[in-house]
Amino acid sequence: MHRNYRCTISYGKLNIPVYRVYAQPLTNITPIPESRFKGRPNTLFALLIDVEVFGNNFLPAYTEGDNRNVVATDSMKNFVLRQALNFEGSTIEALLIFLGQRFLSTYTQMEQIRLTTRELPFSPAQLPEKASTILFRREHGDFTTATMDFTRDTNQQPVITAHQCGRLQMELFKVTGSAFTHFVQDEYTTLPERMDRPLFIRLNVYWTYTDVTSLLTPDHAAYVASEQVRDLIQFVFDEFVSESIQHLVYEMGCRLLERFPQLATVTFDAQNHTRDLVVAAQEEEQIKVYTDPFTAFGNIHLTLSRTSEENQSEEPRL
Ligand SMILES: O=c1[nH]c(=O)c2[nH]c(=O)[nH]c2[nH]1
Repeated sequence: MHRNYRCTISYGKLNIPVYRVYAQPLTNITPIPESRFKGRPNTLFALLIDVEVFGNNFLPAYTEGDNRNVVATDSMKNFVLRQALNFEGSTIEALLIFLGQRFLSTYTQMEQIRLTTRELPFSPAQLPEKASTILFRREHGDFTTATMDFTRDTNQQPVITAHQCGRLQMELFKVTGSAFTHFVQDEYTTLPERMDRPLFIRLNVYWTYTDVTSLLTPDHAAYVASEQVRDLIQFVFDEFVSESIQHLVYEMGCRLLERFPQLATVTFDAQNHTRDLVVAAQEEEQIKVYTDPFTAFGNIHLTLSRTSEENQSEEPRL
């Protein structure tokens, strides 16, 4: 039987847990007024890594059951874990660049590789007199992420072809100072107009750099720490009285691009988790009780990109 289908393939390993201790501290970042963040010691550098490889060298494994070119995903996992010992950088993006480069120079079978990482956040345990330098508490709040794509240039050198950094799963509840009014009213409208609502959002924010070499240099002056992005977003949410989530994320996006000229784009995915009002105290109006809303969430998406013709960097050599 002649099977004439087009195949698009990739394979890899998901969620490789890496707990590297005593990585290089993150220092020398440029402080911003909206954040106290100045760096982190990286004593416990914990993350999950996804590896996805692309290339037609792996096609015979699918079409003919021929595994001669297949790098076992188990070996990929071992590669990541062993190489993590040799990592000398201090950011998750630097770790991806280090691993991407090593994967492509080790395995000629791999034409392209995509690496994604999600931080497993830990914070120093607070002791009465100081923060511990050896004991860390697992946190389950928002965290840093990054994705990078690598291929080889015509000289067979690894290059970055795409990147995206981010802060995921921020959950922010503002008790006053958010409105949603003057929306379309028709026979389907049951939502009351609210001049002041308790706005609870779940927010993922992503960004890209105009010149990805900002992520390659050991000097972190142009590096945007995800903690700074988180703090700037919180700063804007705290002070800005929004007319909607659309209005809010646009303001956040503009402030991020203004604060960080090295960024090319910022993208938001914001879910609306505003609670429903049950009862308000009669004597003191600001005292209220809310409960969970109907279990379907509004989703607001925004990507802001610079419009000026700034040089978009071409695939930099590693
Ligand atoms: O900020 C909001 N934007 C909307 O588009 C919307 N729709 C809705 O029901 N509530 C809200 N809130």
